[in-house]
Amino acid sequence: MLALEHLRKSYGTRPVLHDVSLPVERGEILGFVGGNGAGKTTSMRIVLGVTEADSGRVLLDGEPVDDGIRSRMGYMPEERGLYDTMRVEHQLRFFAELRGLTRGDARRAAAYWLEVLGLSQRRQSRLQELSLGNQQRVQLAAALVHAPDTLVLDEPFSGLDPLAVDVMSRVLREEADRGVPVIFSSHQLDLVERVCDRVAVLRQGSLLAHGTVAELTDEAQPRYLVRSDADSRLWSAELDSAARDTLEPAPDGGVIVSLAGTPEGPDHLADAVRRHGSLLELRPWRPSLFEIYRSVVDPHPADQEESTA
Ligand SMILES: Nc1ncnc2c1ncn2[C@@H]1O[C@H](COP(=O)(O)OP(=O)(O)OP(=O)(O)O)[C@@H](O)[C@H]1O
Repeated sequence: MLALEHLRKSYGTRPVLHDVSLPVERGEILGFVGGNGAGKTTSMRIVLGVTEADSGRVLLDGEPVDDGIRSRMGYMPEERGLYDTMRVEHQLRFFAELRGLTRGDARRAAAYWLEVLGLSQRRQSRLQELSLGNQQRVQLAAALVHAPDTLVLDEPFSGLDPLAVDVMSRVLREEADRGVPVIFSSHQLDLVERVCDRVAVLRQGSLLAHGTVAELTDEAQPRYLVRSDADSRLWSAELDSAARDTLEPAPDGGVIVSLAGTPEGPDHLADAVRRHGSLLELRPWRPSLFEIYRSVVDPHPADQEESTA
């Protein structure tokens, strides 16, 4: 397990991480989300030893992460870090040998990842001749070429076309399946929801939430989707006022209503709707990761200095 424990960091007098603790199990993909400036890159840089924490520590399987452990990590830094004029295959072989592979193993590993990531045709191109998305694929190949035992990826999906996203997602899952803890940051919440086992939400340097999407859904607040040809103002007037105040339109039509804090259950809701028209659909409403994110991060939007997400 990769464990970030009580990380604190300030730049000058400005605190940017407040006691961030986060476990990433082996075999798990963790999505790291948060608005611009929330502290995702800083946290990952601390894991990689590029930035030093003021306090706290990072452990892999209980061992403090040192240069030896870091040399077995695969990473994709925000500022990337490949050589623009070096040919793609040469670049991958270079990184593999740097990480301790023999010349033959490095050649085989480079060829393998070029094939998996759809770059075989471009292996003799210089990096700068590739599109940004293909450069991104080379970045991922460079992170993977030495069979790392941990993956730390800063926005690996940004700028990728849909097929590359698919390939990247599959590769991350395969890496997790061989026991690698995978942590990546992203602003693409639909993708995070699809790819990740767990999600961590950071806001202004504090961890606000961590868990599976199902765990982050507030189970104590049962919400229901109602589709009906009846006017929602009529049937909602028959509900407890606490429920009436929660009515909101569902993204694909219908109305979402919460019965939390009311003595009413779904049967009462169904009866109220039917008294005014046909009930077409009534089912528990599971929010998307975006909605969960918004409800976690948005309560104090005015406080967010840099967030745009
Ligand atoms: N080298 C630095 N010197 C001073 N402040 C910094 C430095 N690096 C980061 N910061 C500040 O630390 C805070 C966290 O930045 P960080 O890059 O970790 O956020 P992030 O969550 O990765 O954001 P984004 O989604 O925009 O990439 C920001 O307020 C940023 O301005």
